[in-house]
Amino acid sequence: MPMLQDPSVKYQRFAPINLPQRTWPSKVLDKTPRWLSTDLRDGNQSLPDPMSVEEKKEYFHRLIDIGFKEIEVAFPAASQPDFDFTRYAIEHAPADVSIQVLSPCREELIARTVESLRGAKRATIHIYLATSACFREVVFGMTKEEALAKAVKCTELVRKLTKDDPSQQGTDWDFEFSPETFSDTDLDYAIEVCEAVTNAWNPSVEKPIILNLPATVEMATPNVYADQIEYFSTHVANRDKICISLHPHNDRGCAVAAAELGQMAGADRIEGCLFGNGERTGNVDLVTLALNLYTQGVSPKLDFSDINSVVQIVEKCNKIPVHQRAPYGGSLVVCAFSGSHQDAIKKGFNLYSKEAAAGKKPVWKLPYLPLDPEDIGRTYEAIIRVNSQSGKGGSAWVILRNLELDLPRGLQVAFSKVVQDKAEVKGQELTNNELCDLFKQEYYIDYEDEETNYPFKLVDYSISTPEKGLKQVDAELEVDGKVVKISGKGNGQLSAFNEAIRTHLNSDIEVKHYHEHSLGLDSKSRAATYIEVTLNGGKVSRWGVGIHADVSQASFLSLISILNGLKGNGEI
Ligand SMILES: CC(=O)SCCNC(=O)CCNC(=O)[C@H](O)C(C)(C)COP(=O)(O)OP(=O)(O)OC[C@H]1O[C@@H](n2cnc3c(N)ncnc32)[C@H](O)[C@@H]1OP(=O)(O)O
Ligand SMILES: CC(C)C(=O)C(=O)O
Repeated sequence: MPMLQDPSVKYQRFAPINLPQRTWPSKVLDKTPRWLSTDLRDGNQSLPDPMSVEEKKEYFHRLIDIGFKEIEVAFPAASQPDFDFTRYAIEHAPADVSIQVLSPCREELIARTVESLRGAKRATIHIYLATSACFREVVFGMTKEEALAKAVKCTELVRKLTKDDPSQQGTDWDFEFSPETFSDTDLDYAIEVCEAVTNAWNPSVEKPIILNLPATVEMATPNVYADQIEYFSTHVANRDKICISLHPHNDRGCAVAAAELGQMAGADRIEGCLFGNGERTGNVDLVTLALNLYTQGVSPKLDFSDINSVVQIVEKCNKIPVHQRAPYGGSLVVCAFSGSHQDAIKKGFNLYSKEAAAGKKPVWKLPYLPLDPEDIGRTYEAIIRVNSQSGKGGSAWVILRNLELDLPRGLQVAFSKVVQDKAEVKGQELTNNELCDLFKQEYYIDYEDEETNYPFKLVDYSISTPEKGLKQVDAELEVDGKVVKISGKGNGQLSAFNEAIRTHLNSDIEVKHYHEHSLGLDSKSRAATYIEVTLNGGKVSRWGVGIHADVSQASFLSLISILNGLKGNGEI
């Protein structure tokens, strides 16, 4: 069947909310909401292969380590393993963590659900009942009045079995009610049901009822959800005795936006899952919400400082990979392959590190990186990766991070051509090791003083001063296995050595640029030198690199590096 030419014959636009005095658009997110993780309930119920008890335990402890204080652990009436896991959770939860469980509005299931929590220090019973016309009519065949009466009856039952039961006084009880598919429910009716449920529970300012307003199915743009939340929050009675919770699903891909705008519209609490697992397109992603807050300077009070290990546990237990582009946690989200991005990031890092080294506390303002990857335990090494879309800055970054060589701009340009050719031939990303090996090969570097078979080798040399202002270098080179003696004079050591080579090769080789810096800070530090020469009447230009504990020797080695390159290309 083709898609419809006119989809309006089948699909209706969601009716907007009439809220001309809305205030949420001018609010900002400046406080941390109460978080509820429903990974082990809504997340788990949506998995093709639900978590084993062992996996649930591992996940549960990780949620506690991250800092969740409210965790929905199961639907205990659904199965014996869910019941048993609830028992495990209440036995192992720290005193400040509330264990939440879910039950439908069915009396026999509520009784079993309450039973699963017996002896808990802190517990939240969560019941739900569909209030939207579609669900009431299609799923339950209930009128508005019948649904309201059922919600009240079940709330009264929960109350009788929990906070009103003398044998249950050892538990600090909370109660949550969800008018299911709130996002598609007539707002005044949702308020009517929630007010009746609130009266049945009888909350206080100190111990508010949790009214959860789920976008069970995301029906419209996030501003519409925000209007619904503001309308509810400003029209419901006893607002000070109510904690408004949001439970956004991601059917239209806007759950994060809906949760954020919903908080601006008055919500106090957010329910969701790590990396957005959950029914269909998932629940709202709590990692994104938390780190979005963090990058606005507000502590989320959830700790993702080792995000890679969180990804690992989520992937292992859900048996679903976290997408490579998932905000914050995806393996590619702090990587740049393209040249202009790499260049900007490299410049940003340089400036940031300079300011930090100068003792300033710089504000994080890096091109393309909204969050310092180090804050979530991601290494800088992974940020810049090189393929055929990359430019000089990317390769230079990799060489700097891995070999500590801070290449001068001209050498960056020269090496990036070599990298480009290699990347095009490979047709894939070059790994850091491949890139470093390519650099060492291209510039014939004895990086670790390894035994090498390069055609030119510096065997020995001596430097003398035959007269004031003049240097003489006498050197022994090994050229294709044979030792040759060369000698030259100049106004410096490098020009003397260059003169010796010019004479030996009968070449017009001329040093154009020279750069040096030290490698390492301790007594074993070495010098890195970079030389650009021209030859053949200035028509050919080449870069060479030399590394040695002695800076003069390092500079001679950069010339030797150039000779090896010329020889390798058959140019001498
Ligand atoms: C939006 C959400 O995520 S809600 C949570 C959903 N999670 C789950 O369903 C996971 C656990 N569920 C289960 O194990 C089972 O569905 C059980 C134990 C709850 C019920 O199983 P069964 O009795 O076999 O019912 P079944 O699953 O086929 O159908 C659901 C029944 O509950 C009713 N129901 C659905 N939601 C609710 C509710 N909130 N309150 C009361 N009854 C409800 C349906 O109308 C249907 O009733 P019917 O059989 O009279 O038509
Ligand atoms: C039980 C409720 C909160 C739910 O999971 C939903 O509406 O999606």
